[in-house]
Amino acid sequence: MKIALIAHDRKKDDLIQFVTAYRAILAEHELCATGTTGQRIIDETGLAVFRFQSGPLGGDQQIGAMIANNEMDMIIFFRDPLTAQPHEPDVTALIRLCDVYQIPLATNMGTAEVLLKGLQEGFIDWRLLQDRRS
Ligand SMILES: O=C(CO)COP(=O)(O)O
Repeated sequence: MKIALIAHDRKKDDLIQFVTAYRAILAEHELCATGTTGQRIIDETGLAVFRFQSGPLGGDQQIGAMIANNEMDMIIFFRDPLTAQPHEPDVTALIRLCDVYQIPLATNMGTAEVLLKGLQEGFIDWRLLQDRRS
């Protein structure tokens, strides 16, 4: 499965903690991330992560394009609901595309835990039945 990991600045420590806790599950999958988030995951967990642009520079839109191309299976996006983001329209667009294409999306640690446990149990295997365009 292809999983995108994203966190706003004040949520990055939480994401690192989460990725560390679920490293064994995540290591079995293809990981990608927005730029700064991805670099921290690489540096602090040693996992292999493909890095897109930083979020404010278009990273959310690049991940959205992957969703539209049916090339992304799950999004874990620890949003900061208390801080205005300069690229708020990009954030909204990414979340919208998850709903358009029925892509499992976790925006906080509680939901992310359920998603990864479900992933491990095979609850998201239906994604493998979807036609891949590439
Ligand atoms: O802003 C982000 C998501 O909207 C995250 O981007 P960075 O991982 O580059 O900080």
